[in-house]
Amino acid sequence: PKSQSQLNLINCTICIEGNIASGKTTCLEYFGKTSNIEVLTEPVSKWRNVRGHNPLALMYQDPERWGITLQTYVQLTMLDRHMLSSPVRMMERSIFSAKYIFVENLFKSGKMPEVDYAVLSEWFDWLTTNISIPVDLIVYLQTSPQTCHERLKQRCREEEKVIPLEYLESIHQLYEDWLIKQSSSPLPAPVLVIPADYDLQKMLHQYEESRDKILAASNL
Ligand SMILES: Nc1ncnc2c1ncn2[C@@H]1O[C@H](COP(=O)(O)OP(=O)(O)O)[C@@H](O)[C@H]1O
Ligand SMILES: O=c1ccn([C@H]2C[C@H](O)[C@@H](COP(=O)(O)O)O2)c(=O)[nH]1
Repeated sequence: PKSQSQLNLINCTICIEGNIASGKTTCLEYFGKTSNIEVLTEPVSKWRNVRGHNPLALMYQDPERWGITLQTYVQLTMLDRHMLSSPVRMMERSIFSAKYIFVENLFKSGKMPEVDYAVLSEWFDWLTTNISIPVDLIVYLQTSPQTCHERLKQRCREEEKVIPLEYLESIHQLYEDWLIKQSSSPLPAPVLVIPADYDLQKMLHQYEESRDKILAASNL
């Protein structure tokens, strides 16, 4: 027979959100190793290779031209992630942050034509109106843009070498407005904030301390 805590975890989706290189994958790997949760990392490898093309690299090279191409594919692949059926899963980002953070950033910075933004928004509104995409908890790894810049350089993903600190500052501000001020876009779930500027050891300690709150998500 299942224990109460196992019963509580049925059909629960936890999304790990945060700036680029804030430590989301590292957090997911930790919970993947230390619990029975199914972990779904972001489909970045797909964004770097769709039938031999690299829309992530194209977007960083020329956002005005390729932003919509990348974000259309991100939206599809994130929807696919949300549709995978597993009782308890922790996923990296969401279809919501793709729209509320990255599409919004391209548009607000003048790097996405209004017509591209309108088409993406129509797609997003249709999908979220007609398809149930439940999220039970958002875990926000809150970092300073400077920390992410350091970690980004250390990770050294080829496509991301062109990312300046200002880009991370814009993404940071959008995350803060969405998840802390709660003033920009709708929240699909309650938010648990984990300060994430600390070294790896301290972060693992933070994750341990938050484990019960995270795993109780389906009770919220
Ligand atoms: N707490 C930490 N302190 C220092 N470096 C970290 C920490 N967490 C992750 N890193 C490193 O920073 C880089 C980005 O981390 P990652 O987990 O890939 O972030 P994300 O998935 O959010 O982009 C990786 O090289 C990772 O090893
Ligand atoms: O909607 C999105 C989501 C992500 N990206 C970019 C940002 C980064 O370069 C990668 C994802 O990296 P993480 O290290 O997992 O943050 O993809 C985007 O442009 N649009």
